[in-house]
Amino acid sequence: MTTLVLGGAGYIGSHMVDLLLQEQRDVVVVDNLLTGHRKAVPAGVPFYEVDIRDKDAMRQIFRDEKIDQVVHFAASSIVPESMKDPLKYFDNNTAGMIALLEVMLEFNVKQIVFSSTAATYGTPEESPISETTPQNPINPYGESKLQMEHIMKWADEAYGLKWVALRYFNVAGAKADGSIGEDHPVETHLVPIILQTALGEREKIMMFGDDYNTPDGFNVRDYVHVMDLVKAHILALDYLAEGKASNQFNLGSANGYSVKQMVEAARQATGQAIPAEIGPRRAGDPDSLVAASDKARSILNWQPEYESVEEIIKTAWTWHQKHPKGYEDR
Ligand SMILES: NC(=O)c1ccc[n+]([C@@H]2O[C@H](COP(=O)([O-])OP(=O)(O)OC[C@H]3O[C@@H](n4cnc5c(N)ncnc54)[C@H](O)[C@@H]3O)[C@@H](O)[C@H]2O)c1
Ligand SMILES: O=c1ccn([C@@H]2O[C@H](COP(=O)(O)OP(=O)(O)O[C@H]3O[C@H](CO)[C@H](O)[C@H](O)[C@H]3O)[C@@H](O)[C@H]2O)c(=O)[nH]1
Repeated sequence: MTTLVLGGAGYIGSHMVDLLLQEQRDVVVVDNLLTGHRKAVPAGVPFYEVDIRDKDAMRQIFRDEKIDQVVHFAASSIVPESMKDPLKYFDNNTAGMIALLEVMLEFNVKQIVFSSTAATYGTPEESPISETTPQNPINPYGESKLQMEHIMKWADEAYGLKWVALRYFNVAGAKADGSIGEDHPVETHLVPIILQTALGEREKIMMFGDDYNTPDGFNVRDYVHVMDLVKAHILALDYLAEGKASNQFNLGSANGYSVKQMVEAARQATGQAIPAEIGPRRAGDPDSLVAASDKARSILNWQPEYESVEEIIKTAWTWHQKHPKGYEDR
């Protein structure tokens, strides 16, 4: 079985490639390096610097590499950017999915595991959020990911494409040895920003809003370790290989932590002071996003190993200490 990893040079994709290699599976990576890093993919892995919307280049890869299954991480994923430039998101994400499925179907490749997001739920009507909670995105990023889920659904009805959509909550942490980790060219995520502050790369962390409808007034999120997350992708690939029906699963820990609790956890995990200030709310942040992920546990038999945010933060800290300026390729 050969797995094609789209976006394999990115944060989550590079951890997926690492785990596939540990499992001695054949891997091929496509990434246009928009936000990814060539150095995040080991030298021996077939790597194509290609945009997934370039159908001719993608056809050539399917022809040469005999792909069996696809894991699709290649997307734009910055919420505030999507508010300013929605068409970029409908082009890269939604149109990217259409181009990809056209090529996959031409080559009779009919199994795909897809990176969806808690952002498809918008401001959820219930907590914890289950897979049947209504999806009402409140930004173009979440909207594009919901469209991508719908496109796969109709492609299953019409052409028998089998898909698993994994709806991630907040992904954090790094491979335990700190050899790969999170390095987005424009960093917006809480954990790397806190740790860059711990390292002195940033002066302080601004906590966006203390007047939310949560126990301490700060936003609550559900943090999942990147290695646990990619394990669920392996289980989803095997689920599809067994010929099972298309499905969707939330991936989170079922535990919510506020921004303030995360800063405190990082102070414990790093032993650093980490200056923090309270700032205004950031547009588009729901009060609280916490996953019910029992479905992934029962159907995929997913068993996350990292149980506390301190442990998650410690692995990210190892990466940031070893690579204070990330991959240093920009
Ligand atoms: N990080 C999170 O907390 C989180 C949460 C929910 C969902 N996701 C989703 O997971 C996926 C991976 O996220 P990440 O944090 O690793 O992001 P990332 O930006 O590090 O990775 C995305 C990778 O895809 C590549 N890419 C983008 N558009 C492409 C295209 N058209 N053709 C080829 N390559 C392309 C980028 O260069 C990058 O290497 C994304 O689809 C994102 O929407 C992430
Ligand atoms: O400098 C910062 C950065 C973030 N935050 C806060 O920290 C929390 C987490 O913010 P992130 O930007 O790390 O993550 P989001 O919850 O906004 O979004 C992430 O998780 C979502 C699902 O929950 C989507 O999938 C999205 O793609 C992914 O970036 C939010 O309350 C945010 O306001 C701060 O207070 N200060």
